[in-house]
Amino acid sequence: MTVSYREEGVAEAASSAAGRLVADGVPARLAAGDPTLWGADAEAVAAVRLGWLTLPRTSRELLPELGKLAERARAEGLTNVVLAGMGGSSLAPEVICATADVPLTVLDTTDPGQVRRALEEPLDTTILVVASKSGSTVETDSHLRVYEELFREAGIDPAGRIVVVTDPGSPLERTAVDAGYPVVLAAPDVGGRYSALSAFGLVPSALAGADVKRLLDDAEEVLPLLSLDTGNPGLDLGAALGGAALAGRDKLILDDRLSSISGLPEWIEQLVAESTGKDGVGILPVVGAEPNGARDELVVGIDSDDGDVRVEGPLGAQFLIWEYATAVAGLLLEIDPFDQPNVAESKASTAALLDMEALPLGEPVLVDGPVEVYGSTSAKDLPGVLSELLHAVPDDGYLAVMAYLDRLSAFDVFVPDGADFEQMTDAWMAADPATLRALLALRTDRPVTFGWGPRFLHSTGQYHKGGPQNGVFLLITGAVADDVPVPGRPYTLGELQLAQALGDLGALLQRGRPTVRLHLTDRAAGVAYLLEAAQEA
Ligand SMILES: O=P(O)(O)OC[C@H]1O[C@H](O)[C@H](O)[C@@H](O)[C@@H]1O
Repeated sequence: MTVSYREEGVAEAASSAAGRLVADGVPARLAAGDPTLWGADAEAVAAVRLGWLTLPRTSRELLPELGKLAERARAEGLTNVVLAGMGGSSLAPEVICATADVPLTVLDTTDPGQVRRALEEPLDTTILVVASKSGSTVETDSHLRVYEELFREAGIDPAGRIVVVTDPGSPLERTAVDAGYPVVLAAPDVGGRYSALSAFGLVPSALAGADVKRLLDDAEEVLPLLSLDTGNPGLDLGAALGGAALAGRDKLILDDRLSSISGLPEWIEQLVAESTGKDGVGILPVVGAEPNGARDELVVGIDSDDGDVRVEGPLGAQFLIWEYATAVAGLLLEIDPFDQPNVAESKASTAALLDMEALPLGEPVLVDGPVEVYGSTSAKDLPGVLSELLHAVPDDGYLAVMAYLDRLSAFDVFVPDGADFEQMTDAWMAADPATLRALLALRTDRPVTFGWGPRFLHSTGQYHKGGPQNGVFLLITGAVADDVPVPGRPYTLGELQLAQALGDLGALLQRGRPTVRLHLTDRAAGVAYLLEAAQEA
């Protein structure tokens, strides 16, 4: 595992930051699990959040149990592994399984269309992992309810098909024990986004067929380095992230194009954004962006020759090093890297909205083709709305696109027979809402981020509300053709998704940030129209 600096300014900022950390005895204190490092206000939380530092060793206890679970699933032909979990409870297994090239369906959405895709997979081979540290996350609770009913309706005993991962004493543990579901208890002294090497990362990955022991071996190899003052890759990366951010380079571009690890930037995005984005400061990861030489950008190359900083190593070690670096960057930024004070705001307003008789949708200020525009704008058409938003981004700010849509819908697009891979990719990109990020990025020199709702609420959502108040926000929602009821709840997934969008919108508007919501009255046509408008903006 190596971390190296490839740019002079970053090397200087990092070595001055590392010098301060070493003078304070940080590596030794962190290795010893000292909870006083982040100050008095953070001490109580840190005291119960440093377990990730020893997971490469302590998680080994889980291996026999995981082996049995995986063996049983294989023996029963349960090869369709579905994981219901948000944020820290699904982002790591997604990377682990994609990198190991084993199939895992991740449900971290309330989009009815996307959930239906999972529900249409053959039920007779399905095993569902329900993962939630708190045991009270509304999306995960909804997925559990939907699957329980589906299994029962098919005459399948859910107890043979559902595995629960949660903290000891959570409401989900109680539900699971009552229902007879196998429960794997997670280490309670590890926060959600630091839980990659805990039961949250390992259970679904082992069931899907990934080599989780190897992951722990790779992480354990770097463990002894983490107490060192020099040659400590966690300290070197943390000093670079924090030192650069203090010097104004607080937008983090992650270049993983040459890495054999698949999708690590999305996991890093949650870890860094949710850990550092608070008290008006923070580091904003910009996933999928090309470096453009902006003065506030720091480029980290993962297994790549490019970038201001280069981080090389296997996945297990990457998880541990990035967690350590984030905790250290938090120290330098003088924030508590283990809490997420603003995530609860959107949750509370969503809950309040769901209690209302009808969702307060308001009236569109403009309708352009299949796209309704809500919010304040003086533009006359959709390209005008987008261009107004781009112009509203401050010199040190960013534009965040948040799409409460089906992440897989682009694959529904018609691809003519005989199309080659390039033609297929072009067709998918032209139907993918995520293409909007790259199109808008061409029209501004400021960073443009893209998040799928509600997934991003458990990640960059904290940064949007708690970080520097220089964001401009574009929310996208869409009409629901075939909704999914949530058994035992008065709402459908579609209603929940819309309430989540409106709840977060309210939290952003309260801060006076420029925010517009686009509603696609026809999703496929709306996406195509929007992408065209972005090219004219
Ligand atoms: O694992 P859970 O308790 O269901 O939490 C899932 C996610 O929810 C919250 O939004 C937290 O901010 C995330 O850090 C966490 O990963």
